[in-house]
Amino acid sequence: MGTELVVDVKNQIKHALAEVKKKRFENVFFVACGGSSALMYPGKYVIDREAEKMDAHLYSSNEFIYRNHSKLGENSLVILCSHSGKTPETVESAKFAKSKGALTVSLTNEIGSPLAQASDVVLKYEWGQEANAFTTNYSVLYQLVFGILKTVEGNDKFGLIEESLENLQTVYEKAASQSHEKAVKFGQDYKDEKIIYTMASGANYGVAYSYAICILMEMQWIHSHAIHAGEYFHGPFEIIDEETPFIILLGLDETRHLEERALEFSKRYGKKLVVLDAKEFDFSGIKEEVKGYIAPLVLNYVLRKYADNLAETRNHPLSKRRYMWKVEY
Ligand SMILES: O=P(O)(O)OC[C@H]1O[C@](O)(CO)[C@@H](O)[C@@H]1O
Repeated sequence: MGTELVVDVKNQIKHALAEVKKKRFENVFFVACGGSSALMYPGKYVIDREAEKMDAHLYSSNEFIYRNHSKLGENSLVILCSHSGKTPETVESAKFAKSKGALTVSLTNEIGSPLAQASDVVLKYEWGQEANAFTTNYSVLYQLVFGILKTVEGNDKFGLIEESLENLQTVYEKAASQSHEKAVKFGQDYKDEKIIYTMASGANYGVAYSYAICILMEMQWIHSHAIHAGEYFHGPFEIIDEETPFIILLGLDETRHLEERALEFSKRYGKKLVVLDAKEFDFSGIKEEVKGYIAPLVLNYVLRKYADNLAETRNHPLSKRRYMWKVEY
């Protein structure tokens, strides 16, 4: 890698896995809110596909506490994420999980934050344009998840994912430059839309989810809803027409057929379709066995460029809020 790595991810993961090795885990809970929650979706997908014994569960932080899952206990590993490390319900979730005897491992950008203090193990990730993909949130989460699979069950894909993640920055840069014109056009063509839906399935669903709730609703105040491609034919497809915009993601995982089927139907009745297909990107350096898991990361990276352009043409910065962090909630 060309860039110097600020965060020593490999050492952090080594330390986390040493803690994991001390106990016998039967289940993994992914717990977070908003964008940090969306990040966890592909992590659960990986465990669902790869684990022979461990179960994976994913909850929004407050629900995690109030639902009080009957399987949460001494044999649980709870992975939390909060970018700021301050989201109160996520901090409370860490304390709650600990009180149940679970091991808590938190991902955050803020090492001294309340979440970091409340957790058994803390993994700091890098953020922003300058950060190398290997040190960012998705990469750290995947190294942790594949590391847990290796440590607990002897799964052999840890080396493959690590090597692939080391090559991810180049994949990102090529995909972003290849998509540059499309991203600019998206900003121009969709700047006046009042609603934009997003759709995906499998490992990619979390990307559609965060785009709907964080990028479009939170950061652009555009109505949106994330539709699971498998659910499309069970209600949402009634809404498609020539005027209604849909962002449709196609990944490389086992559920791609669902996304393709939804796209085919949408093409028959819709006109405003923004399609991002991971097959069109150059995945050189990514191991064949993990391409399906890496696709959402690349789609997410490219979609962020689409968001930058939309924010610019709408003259509505992605940082603009009216309620979040401003009023009580
Ligand atoms: O717990 P975190 O990751 O700091 O999240 C705080 C906020 O950031 C977002 O993920 C994106 O702004 C929101 O959805 C969330 O409320």
